[in-house]
Amino acid sequence: MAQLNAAVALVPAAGRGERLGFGIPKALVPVRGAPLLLHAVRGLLSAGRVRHVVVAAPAEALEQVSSLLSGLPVDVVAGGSDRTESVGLALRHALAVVPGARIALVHDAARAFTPPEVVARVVDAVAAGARAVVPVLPMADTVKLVDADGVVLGTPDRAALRVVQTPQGFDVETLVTAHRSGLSATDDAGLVEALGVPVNTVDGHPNAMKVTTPHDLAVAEKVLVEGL
Ligand SMILES: Nc1ccn([C@@H]2O[C@H](COP(=O)(O)OP(=O)(O)OP(=O)(O)O)[C@@H](O)[C@H]2O)c(=O)n1
Ligand SMILES: C[C@](O)(CO)[C@H](O)COP(=O)(O)O
Repeated sequence: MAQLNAAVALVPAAGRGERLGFGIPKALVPVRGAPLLLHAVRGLLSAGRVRHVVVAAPAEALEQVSSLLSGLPVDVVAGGSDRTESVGLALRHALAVVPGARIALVHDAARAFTPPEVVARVVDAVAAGARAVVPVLPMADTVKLVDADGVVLGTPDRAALRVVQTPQGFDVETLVTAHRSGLSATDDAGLVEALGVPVNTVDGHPNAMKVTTPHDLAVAEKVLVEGL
């Protein structure tokens, strides 16, 4: 693996999975015999661009997650109260264990079936000089802006909208600065945007969908793991 393109990957996996409703952390929900987190980590490593992974796991499942990932180049730390905090904790650990890393990926455990080519596109774009890169897809639906009562305020131009996926890629300094801001955001690129740093896009993939609801899990069971 070319050192220049070797990234460290941070995997926030400490969410509760309330919307999935399994009663266990979503990262541990099995799809065809393997937990989502294992699918996600295997996918990252199979791209040939990631040298080390740091997983932020639910505090009460640290041992279970460590045992699940044993034998892989993975460290497991306790996650935080929201996604931003979980990524920050994983990032702090990564800086200590992989001090020379130049490229960091942040990848949801819930996007467990992201094709390796998406991982490669993101890492390669950062290696080529971008400070922040997100994989995106065009919007298939018309989107409405609504007020608190659900009344439509407007219709943004769909041509300028994108659905954003993970892994998101950063040069390490940019990600560290973004997380030091103390802000919270639904994705890491949002923190970088707040710094005024440009965020580039590459093509995402439908299989990089986030497993959020029981419907998503059914899609993953039926469609996404075929061929794995
Ligand atoms: N405190 C948190 C919350 C979320 N995540 C992670 O962030 C990713 C995206 O979050 P989401 O898919 O919304 O997961 P949950 O927070 O588990 O979902 P829900 O809101 O349904 O509980 C997931 O991999 C999740 O494990 C995390 O590491 N730490
Ligand atoms: C990071 C993310 O997956 C990009 O689409 C998304 O923002 C996570 O959002 P969530 O509400 O925490 O699932």
